[in-house]
Amino acid sequence: MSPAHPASVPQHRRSLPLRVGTRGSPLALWQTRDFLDRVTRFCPVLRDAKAFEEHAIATSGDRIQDRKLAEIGGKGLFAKEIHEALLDGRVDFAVHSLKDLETEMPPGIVLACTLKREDARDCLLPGPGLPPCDPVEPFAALPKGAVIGTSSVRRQSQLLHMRPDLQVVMFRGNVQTRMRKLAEGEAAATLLALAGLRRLGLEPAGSVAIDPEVMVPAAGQGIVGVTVRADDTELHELLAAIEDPEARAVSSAERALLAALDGSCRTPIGGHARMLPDGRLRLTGLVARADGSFLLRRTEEGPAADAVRLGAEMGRALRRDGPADLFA
Ligand SMILES: NCc1[nH]cc(CCC(=O)O)c1CC(=O)O
Repeated sequence: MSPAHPASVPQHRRSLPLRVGTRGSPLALWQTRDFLDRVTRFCPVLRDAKAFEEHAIATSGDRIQDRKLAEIGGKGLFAKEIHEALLDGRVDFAVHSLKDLETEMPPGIVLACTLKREDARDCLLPGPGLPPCDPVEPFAALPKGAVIGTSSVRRQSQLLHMRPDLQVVMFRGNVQTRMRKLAEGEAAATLLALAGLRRLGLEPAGSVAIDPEVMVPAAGQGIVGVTVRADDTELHELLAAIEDPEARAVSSAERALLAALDGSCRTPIGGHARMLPDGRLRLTGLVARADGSFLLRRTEEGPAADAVRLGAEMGRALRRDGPADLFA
């Protein structure tokens, strides 16, 4: 695609470097560099090594390691301090894993751009004591009663629904920390987003991607989103130009679903959309009880232009058909 209006990003209109906010984890830094690569490919005037400055920002989600995210307030925790830096003018834009970004941006901040999706699937990683996973029956190799490490209520509920005999223990920390815990035998296996593993070059032998119909991924999983101040039209335009329209469409449906359901951040919620060859969207939504005793899944199709309506309607339908206490 040729640049829409490369002339709209002149170096002389604002002072360089542009400061980009990010979490400090290896995955967040990888995603930030990948994003900056895309920007400079689009806008060669920014190819100068000093055009950008990375600001790694520690978030509450990074600091609090001993409790489930759902208990300490959920999503916004990985973004709060980064939003503050953006609003204070300490950074000019910020790079997020979309699945960690709340569905409603704080006043003054907009999600200006969604980048091409990496694989959205969850991945099952067997620990050193287990044989490689079977791609067709990924969970078959887990012995009865095996301990699985995850802190995601979404992964936990779907796993326990299929295999009520399994036990779940909390696994938090960044991708490397969780893989170390697995190597040290804290659990027989763990579940991680394939996108993070791929980006870090850590896809281990014996691990297997799980079909999104078997384990519905989180809304936005595998997509990177970039935020800017709402009044920064110059950066807003630059970022709109490198947006991936398919990532925008699928994530709009998934995030509208999540927004319509977000009664409690402790509720396990899955949302996954894909673009069909005819350009329509196919959206799967899921709500469940954390212990796996209840699980409700729906799939609908609709025009990509109606992504938000498709997601919002499915969210309302899941809320209507699920037990009332799930959304209390
Ligand atoms: N909540 C942590 C988090 N946020 C984004 C990713 C992976 C990358 C992505 O989904 O885009 C991960 C790790 C994981 O869930 O395994």
